[in-house]
Amino acid sequence: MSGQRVDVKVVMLGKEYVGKTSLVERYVHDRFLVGPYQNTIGAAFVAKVMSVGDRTVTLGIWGCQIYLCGTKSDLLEEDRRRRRVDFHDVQDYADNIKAQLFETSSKTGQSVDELFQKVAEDYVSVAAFQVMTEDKGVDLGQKPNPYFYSCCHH
Ligand SMILES: Nc1nc2c(ncn2[C@@H]2O[C@H](COP(=O)(O)OP(=O)(O)OP(=O)(O)O)[C@@H](O)[C@H]2O)c(=O)[nH]1
Repeated sequence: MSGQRVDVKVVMLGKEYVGKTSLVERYVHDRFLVGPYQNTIGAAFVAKVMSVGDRTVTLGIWGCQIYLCGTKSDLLEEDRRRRRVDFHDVQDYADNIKAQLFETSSKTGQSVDELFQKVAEDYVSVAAFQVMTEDKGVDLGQKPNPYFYSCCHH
């Protein structure tokens, strides 16, 4: 694989306002945008049209490593009671779905590099990225994919 150009698609999934855009901004531009919150319209992922029985299904496609990411961890430094999701519950859930768990702050940069570094490392360590093909078919019973939650109350 060395020397070969590699393209990886990462899909940011999560409820609105949890901080997906900010996480990308922090990682890509090393900045935290202040100002009024603006909802991101649309999503970036690849869609595939396939057949299930006599139905045509359009399926969003992403690689299937799961990274569970709690956001806004800086708010916990101010007040531990702002934690909305119990860490042990999240850890159990992560273990259950075989996801890797990170708690990040786009404000301070905490664990942001580590998250994306791990994504890249995992990719490199896997011989071939799992890409769905028509030949292979798709397991529609698969677990959900990369997931973001906000660990804090506002
Ligand atoms: N304190 C704190 N606030 C954050 C952090 N990350 C994001 N925010 C704030 O949370 C709000 C939502 O952040 P966005 O990054 O726009 O959230 P999003 O998940 O992309 O939202 P949608 O576009 O609706 O999907 C903004 O007001 C951010 O300033 C963080 O790490 N710490």
